[in-house]
Formats: sequence, C-alpha cells, structure tokens
Amino acid sequence: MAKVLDTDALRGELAGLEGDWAGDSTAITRTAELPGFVEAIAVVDRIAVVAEELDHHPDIDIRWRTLTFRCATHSEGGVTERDIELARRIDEIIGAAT
Ligand SMILES: C[C@H](O)[C@H](O)[C@H]1CNC2=NC(N)=NC(=O)C2=N1
Repeated sequence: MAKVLDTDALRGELAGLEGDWAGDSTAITRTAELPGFVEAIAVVDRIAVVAEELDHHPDIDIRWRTLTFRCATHSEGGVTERDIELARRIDEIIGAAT
C-alpha cells in the first residue's frame, strides 16, 4: 500500500519531474497545450494505455487543445509514489508530442 507523501517529500518529488506540476498532498496537477484537438486526444489515448498498465488513473479535463491532469491516489486520500510515477509517464508522453 502506498503512503501519502508529506509536504517535504512531495516538494522533492515535484522538483524531479520534467513537467510543471503543482499541488499539495491532496493532489497534483499540470496542464499541457497541444497543437490542436486531435493531438490532445491522441495524448489522452496514449495516457489511457499507460494508466491501465499502472492500474492508476489520472483525472483529465479536455478543453479544445489544453489538457489538465490531476493525480491522486483515491484509496489513500492523497498523493503517493504511484501518482509521481504516473506524472512521470504523463510528462514523457507530452514531451514526445510537443
Ligand atoms: C483496484 C484498483 O487498483 C483501484 O481501483 C485503482 C484503479 N485506479 C486508481 N487510480 C487512482 N488515481 N487512484 C486509485 O486509488 C485507483 N485505484
């Protein structure tokens, strides 16, 4: 079972991520702007595959070509290492698409 990260641990983990993630021990979020709607949906599709592989799923808000991801471990009520791993994988996919 993954533990909810405390503020210090979370700050360290966020600093190590490629993307501009923000948040607190409740949840972390980042946005990404893709060239267009089709590209944004393609990114969501790739992230869906990874989320299934990890058995860990982000909340995703889609507005035209801007995506907002929110990661938290629902079962633990906060941000755990599983969210950091998911965030890292989301960053990789966005990095490859932009
Ligand atoms: C059984 C399975 O591990 C759980 O239901 C998973 C699925 N995906 C999940 N995703 C997220 N973000 N939090 C969870 O607690 C969670 N639980």
